[in-house]
Amino acid sequence: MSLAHGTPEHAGVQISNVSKSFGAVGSKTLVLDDVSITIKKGEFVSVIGPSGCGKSTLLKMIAGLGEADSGDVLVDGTSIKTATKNKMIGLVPQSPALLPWRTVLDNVTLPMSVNRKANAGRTLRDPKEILASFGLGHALHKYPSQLSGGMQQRVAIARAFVFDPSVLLMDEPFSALDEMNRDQQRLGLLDFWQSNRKTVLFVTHSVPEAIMLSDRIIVMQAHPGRIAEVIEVDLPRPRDADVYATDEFRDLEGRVRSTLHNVMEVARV
Ligand SMILES: Nc1ncnc2c1ncn2[C@@H]1O[C@H](COP(=O)(O)OP(=O)(O)OP(=O)(O)O)[C@@H](O)[C@H]1O
Repeated sequence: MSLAHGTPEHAGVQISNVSKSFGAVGSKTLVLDDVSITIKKGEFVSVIGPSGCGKSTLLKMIAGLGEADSGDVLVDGTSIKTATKNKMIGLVPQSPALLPWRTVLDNVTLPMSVNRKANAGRTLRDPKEILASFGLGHALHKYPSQLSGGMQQRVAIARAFVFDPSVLLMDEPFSALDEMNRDQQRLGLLDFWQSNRKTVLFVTHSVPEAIMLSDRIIVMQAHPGRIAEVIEVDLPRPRDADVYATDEFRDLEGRVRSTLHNVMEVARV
């Protein structure tokens, strides 16, 4: 029996045969070539691949910030247009983009107050509660300049959660942080995600980060951007820092790195 869109059967993100080119007619560059992937509801999927393989382009398309030339993207069975209108998609960019003259709490409540009419009747999360679960309960009335880079990025993640989106898109949210801080932030995100199982698509350049966080890792290749391999991360959950030292983690790391190596080799030929 075929079920209508919007049923649990279609929950998550469905990317079907998406292609995208940039450039003027006659000198177009194919950036995404027939990309298809389904991310199940509550699944954490990372995308990794060489620079320019189209990771951000794919993410932006799901966020409604760019249109595919062909193919379909659906969120919980609805079009991206409807999904963005209904705030079903949360986006965490590379830089936190906080307003410096607003406190932490005001930065997080801003999206709720900007369009009260459109938000009427929508389930919103308690910003103070979310900030507290990201370890920022003591910083509600501080200004962004009084916070470390890692704390600022946590505010940006908390902000994405206030609308309780069904899908969270993260574009290298920890890339500007040093490795120790980065690890701390990723473990914090993992903790939060483990008790709030959202559908997540997470772009990263870090192999350990992708393994630690994900249920599956999509390895992409460039020119044009395609899915080279999808690697299942069958490490048990909940996960913590001890996972890094396990043989299973190291085996997966070897597998992802060798796939990336092959992808780079193909690009050089
Ligand atoms: N708006 C645009 N106009 C023209 N070309 C674009 C545009 N956006 C992206 N591109 C090109 O598309 C290709 C893929 O870019 P994209 O940012 O998606 O790659 P990426 O995999 O996220 O790269 P990185 O890892 O370096 O962030 C690149 O060659 C880029 O120059």
